[in-house]
Amino acid sequence: MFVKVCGLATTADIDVAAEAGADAIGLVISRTSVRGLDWDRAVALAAHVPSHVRSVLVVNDTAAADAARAANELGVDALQLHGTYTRADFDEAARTFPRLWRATSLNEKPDTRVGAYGEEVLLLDSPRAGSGARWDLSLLDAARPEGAWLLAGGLGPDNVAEAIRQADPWGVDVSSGVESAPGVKDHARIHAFVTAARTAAGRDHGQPQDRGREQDRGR
Ligand SMILES: O=C(O)c1ccccc1NCC(=O)[C@H](O)[C@H](O)COP(=O)(O)O
Repeated sequence: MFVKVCGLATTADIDVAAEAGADAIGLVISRTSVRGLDWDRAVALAAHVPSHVRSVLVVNDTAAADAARAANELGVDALQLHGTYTRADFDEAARTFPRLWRATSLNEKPDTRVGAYGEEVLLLDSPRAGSGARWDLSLLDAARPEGAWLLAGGLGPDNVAEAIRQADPWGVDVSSGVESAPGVKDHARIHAFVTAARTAAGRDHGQPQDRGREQDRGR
């Protein structure tokens, strides 16, 4: 079970996520998010992420080409284009930075094939990213992706196990559910979330490039 903790704001948040065993952390650059980092802080935080943890730049209101340049400059491992980016946006970003993650909501009736836009990971979220809102997981019954897809939206230490049982994702992603206040990460909750996700999954995780092999193994 791949675990990403998103919206980190301090080096201590990164240290705790890494110590807890998170596979990836998200750094948000957004004018509309309480978790939006200014450039200098994003540079400092990206440089602080240990090499065994994937760093993901998350954007929702930056032009794809600009976001790709920013991902290169930050030296992150992946760029999560979150929301209304088109296939053309992905193609444009990929020319500069190919390691793309696509985040969308089933409400948008997206293409749920992992890789449909050239992405290595697909993230299915609530329609309001980073809001802590849950969504109807039964929608997955008609549109469950295969491969490297992350479940997000209103997850937390207390509900992630049940969500994993219902959705059977390749990984999970959390932000609000491990906070004590909007934008303020709660370190004990980060530990509790990673532990709960791993315990529920009862198996080790893969990496995005392993997704074919994961499927071969029947996960
Ligand atoms: O977290 C944000 O504030 C955010 C803002 C704009 C675009 C994306 C954002 N977050 C992306 C994530 O991957 C979140 O972890 C995901 O939306 C789940 O959030 P939550 O429901 O708060 O756990």
